[in-house]
Amino acid sequence: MGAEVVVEGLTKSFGRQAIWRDVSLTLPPGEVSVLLGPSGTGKSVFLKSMIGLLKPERGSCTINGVDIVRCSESKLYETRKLFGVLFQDGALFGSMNLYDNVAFPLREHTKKSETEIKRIVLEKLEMTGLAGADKKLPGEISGGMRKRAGLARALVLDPEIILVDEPDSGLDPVRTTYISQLFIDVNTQIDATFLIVTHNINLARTVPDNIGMLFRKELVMFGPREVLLTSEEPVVKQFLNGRMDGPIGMSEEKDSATMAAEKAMFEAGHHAGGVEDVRGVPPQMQPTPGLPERMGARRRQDRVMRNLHTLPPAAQEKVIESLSPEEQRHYGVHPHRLVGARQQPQQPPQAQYQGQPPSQHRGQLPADQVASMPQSGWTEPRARDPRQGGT
Ligand SMILES: Nc1ncnc2c1ncn2[C@@H]1O[C@H](COP(=O)(O)OP(=O)(O)OP(=O)(O)O)[C@@H](O)[C@H]1O
Repeated sequence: MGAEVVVEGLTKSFGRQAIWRDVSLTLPPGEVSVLLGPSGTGKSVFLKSMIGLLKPERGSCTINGVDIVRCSESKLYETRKLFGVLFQDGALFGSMNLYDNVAFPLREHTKKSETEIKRIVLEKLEMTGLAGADKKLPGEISGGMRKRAGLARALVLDPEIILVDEPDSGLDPVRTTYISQLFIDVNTQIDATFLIVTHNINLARTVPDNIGMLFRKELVMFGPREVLLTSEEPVVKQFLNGRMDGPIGMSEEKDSATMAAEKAMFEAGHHAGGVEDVRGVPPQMQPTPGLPERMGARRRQDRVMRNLHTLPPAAQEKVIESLSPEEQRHYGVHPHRLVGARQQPQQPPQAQYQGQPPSQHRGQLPADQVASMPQSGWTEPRARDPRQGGT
């Protein structure tokens, strides 16, 4: 199972420019999470901070008991081996064919024989749909293939955590869906923890188990996908719909005068952009038929059901609707049986979501259903030692 990543109170600035402050979230082991946010909100800076390429001033990022913000260089070196990173363009060496590109980390960081390297490289090329393309140069293949080759290379050291920066950049919508399917399939096969930074709304709505969003130099939300996808927060709704109408402006947050002037313009009939009303929680993408069950999804289901009472009611409803009748019986819940807002939902000790005003809650689970949530299916993630070797 992939490693858990616990980020607490992380704050980063460059000189006097604050990027984000007090970011706290937990990437659950083996689950797929997406980080959204308008351009320039520091998503790439967040990824770089997670692998210790940038040093936040405050806070911690703990992986297998090692805080990579404060640890020694040698610990950082060891902990970095847990990561596989897929950069926007695949970051391939243009003069090397795909085989040598994918073999590169093995030759650099391990003492494996060429026979063993060949076995691993061909396995990862096959896993990413690139069997037979090993002799091609990066310049001879499509952008989608380059990204898949970048993923193959990120997989050769058996990472526990995979960071992906804007996998859709430069790809058409169909190829973006194919690479999304690949992420789900790879997650199924190796059970690594994924964090994907993207602006692609289709991907964000259908791929991850959890979604977070950076805005106004803060993490405005992080939690199960149903929380953000049912959120009434103006910034979330505007982002999902890609409209000009809302708090996100041309470069960052709009000031109140701009907001008021634009509001008048839109009320007078000016097109705010966006062609459809994106709302709701579509079904999540599943592993390609023939692959085994995705264990991250199984663990997430138990985790979310254990904490269901801490979620906003609209999110609770969508979680319950996503369960099969057997699963609803197993967890002792029923769709469409949320009661009115007579009781306030219990607040989690450390809320992993924010921003749902109580007035927008449509109801909550009856107390008897909350009480029947099983605790037994949940396994607390166990810390494990960083690996000593390079494999
Ligand atoms: N090494 C650096 N030194 C100084 N400023 C930096 C550095 N790296 C990033 N920044 C600044 O941090 C801010 C956030 O950049 P970042 O690339 O993380 O945003 P992003 O959310 O990933 O944007 P996009 O969605 O456009 O890729 C930007 O203003 C950028 O100029």
